[in-house]
Amino acid sequence: MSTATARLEVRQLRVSYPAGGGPFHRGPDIHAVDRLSLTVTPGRTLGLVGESGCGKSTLARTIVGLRRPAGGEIWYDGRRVDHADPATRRRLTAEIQMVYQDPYSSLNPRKKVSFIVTEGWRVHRDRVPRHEWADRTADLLARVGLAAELADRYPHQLSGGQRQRVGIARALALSPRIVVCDEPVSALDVSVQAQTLNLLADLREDLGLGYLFIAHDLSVVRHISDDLAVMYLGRIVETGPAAAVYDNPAHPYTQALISAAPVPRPWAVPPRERIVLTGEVPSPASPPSGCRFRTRCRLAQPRCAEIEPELRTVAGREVACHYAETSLTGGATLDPAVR
Ligand SMILES: Nc1ncnc2c1ncn2[C@@H]1O[C@H](COP(=O)(O)OP(=O)(O)OP(=O)(O)O)[C@@H](O)[C@H]1O
Repeated sequence: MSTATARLEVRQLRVSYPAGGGPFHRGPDIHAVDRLSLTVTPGRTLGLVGESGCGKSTLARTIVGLRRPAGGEIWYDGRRVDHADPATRRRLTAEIQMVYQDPYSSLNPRKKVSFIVTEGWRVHRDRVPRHEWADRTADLLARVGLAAELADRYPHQLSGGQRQRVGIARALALSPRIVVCDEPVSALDVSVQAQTLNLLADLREDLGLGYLFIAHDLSVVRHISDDLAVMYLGRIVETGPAAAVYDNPAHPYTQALISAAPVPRPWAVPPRERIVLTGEVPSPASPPSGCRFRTRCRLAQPRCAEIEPELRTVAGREVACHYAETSLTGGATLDPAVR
């Protein structure tokens, strides 16, 4: 398989949950992910950010095959994954692994580390011969910076950082090309977050992995990402090279997220205007008409309620906003009354 083709492509993906409601009334389905497209390439990191509830975890779980999409396509290495027969799907998704947010709940508390790390080999029986498991487990643990003796421990005997390293070792066991990291450091102590991020960055370099790196904290993704995608209510509103999106955001939502992100060395950068987002994130069961962000947008115009903006190229990135050019200049060309 060539690195050039072993990429993950998500096209117009839609993932729904059945609506709530009473016995006589069923509401509309919740489209937690709605017509979303992205590409993850081996050796590169795509950072995905958005507020809680925007559909990040739903997207992650669908990509690794834990949920079935309601629409759209998932391709890996030039093969359609979501419509493949079960055996092919299993083989393809073995190369797309996930590191979970919570290293406490994602590891089976009743199993030793040696069992957890070898889970994938039990499912994909042809991958690693049984007599190699002990040595290969020690290799995997060494790769993530853990001593071989930890193979005999249970998760509760490990620190949070060690548990997340076990989760990473488990994800690496099947030699994936793509790893979906769903908020991999947000449940860890601040003191071990940087070590875990450095480990993930080293593994990407050494193994040529492609990451979809999900986080709500922009300052975390900025430094690990080559490209950034910003998600709002199930859709991507801005995506492009990390430097362009982070240093000069074009979508009013990206601007608000970045203005609210903590700055590691505030004295070293020019102060940014803080944009306070007002109002709640609308429910994906009944998203606003037109632009989904318009109910919280400082630049919203009547047109925004009528026509949903599609992603289009503006200043070297893709942005879904009718007024992206205006937004890039700080909104200075709009009537202040509507800002
Ligand atoms: N099992 C479910 N049944 C119904 N609705 C769900 C279910 N899981 C998630 N949702 C809804 O789908 C939307 C997206 O949820 P999701 O957990 O994917 O978002 P998220 O961005 O990962 O949030 P967080 O960062 O809090 O995990 C939310 O509106 C959520 O309420």
